[in-house]
Amino acid sequence: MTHSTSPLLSVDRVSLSFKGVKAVTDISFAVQSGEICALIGPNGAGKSSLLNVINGVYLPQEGSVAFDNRRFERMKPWDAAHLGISRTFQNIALFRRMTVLENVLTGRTLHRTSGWVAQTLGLPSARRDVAAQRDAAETLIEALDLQPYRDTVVGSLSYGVQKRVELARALAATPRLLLLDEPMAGMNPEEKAAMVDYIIDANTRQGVTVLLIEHDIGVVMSLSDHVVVLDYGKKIADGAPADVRAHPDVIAAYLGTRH
Ligand SMILES: Nc1ncnc2c1ncn2[C@@H]1O[C@H](COP(=O)(O)OP(=O)(O)OP(=O)(O)O)[C@@H](O)[C@H]1O
Repeated sequence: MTHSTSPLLSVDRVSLSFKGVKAVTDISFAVQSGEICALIGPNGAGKSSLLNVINGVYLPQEGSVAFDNRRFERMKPWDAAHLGISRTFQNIALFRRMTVLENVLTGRTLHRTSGWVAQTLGLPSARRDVAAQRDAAETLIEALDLQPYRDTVVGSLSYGVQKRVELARALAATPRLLLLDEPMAGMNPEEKAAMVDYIIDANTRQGVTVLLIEHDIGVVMSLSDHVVVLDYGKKIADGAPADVRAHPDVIAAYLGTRH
């Protein structure tokens, strides 16, 4: 894909610790607009912590995050959502008692143009708004092959389908940057292959820039334009997938021991 000259996301010298335990130390990297970037590393390397810094859940003790040329020393989740940063979670965070359609509709919250009073009164503008949000949700349900489960309560669905619903909800926000925390975890090979296709489709057709955490190196190599490797909270490699895979520190720290 074509890249603009300045990165969409820039993480600059970020350090985060929890009561003296260093989760990430002096991490810098950039994600270009339009790319799929993978963040990899052994368990406890600091990957999820870094995603939580990027979307404002954790405030780093040092460093900053810049998004679309705006620098944030104190990014808040609200800022991140309004800037167009959307995410999924390692442990699925859906409304288990709501249907697939209802869950995907929650991703449209920031796009609603009418309040509950207008909707309760059934004003024409509110009816148009509700119809527009529903159309957007239905389009995603179709794109992610979720029609068979549209009216099914999420808690009764298989793990793999729930992961897909979570992706649909994140995409419903029409993000510019999508943060995916282990989107393929716990999936069988067919489900993984389908998820890879859905992510590529979101990237190429919707133009969504993707930063994902993934442990399956085969998936990382086939999906990513760019790979950043963490180990014990430090960055040990950053570059094209083939270069990173051949890096001796990466082989020693991660690939060599786990795959
Ligand atoms: N909320 C927290 N409170 C205390 N320590 C934490 C917290 N979150 C993460 N840590 C610690 O920070 C370090 C990095 O954890 P993190 O979950 O970011 O790693 P990870 O690379 O995402 O691991 P995994 O692949 O197992 O999910 C670990 O030592 C972890 O125990």
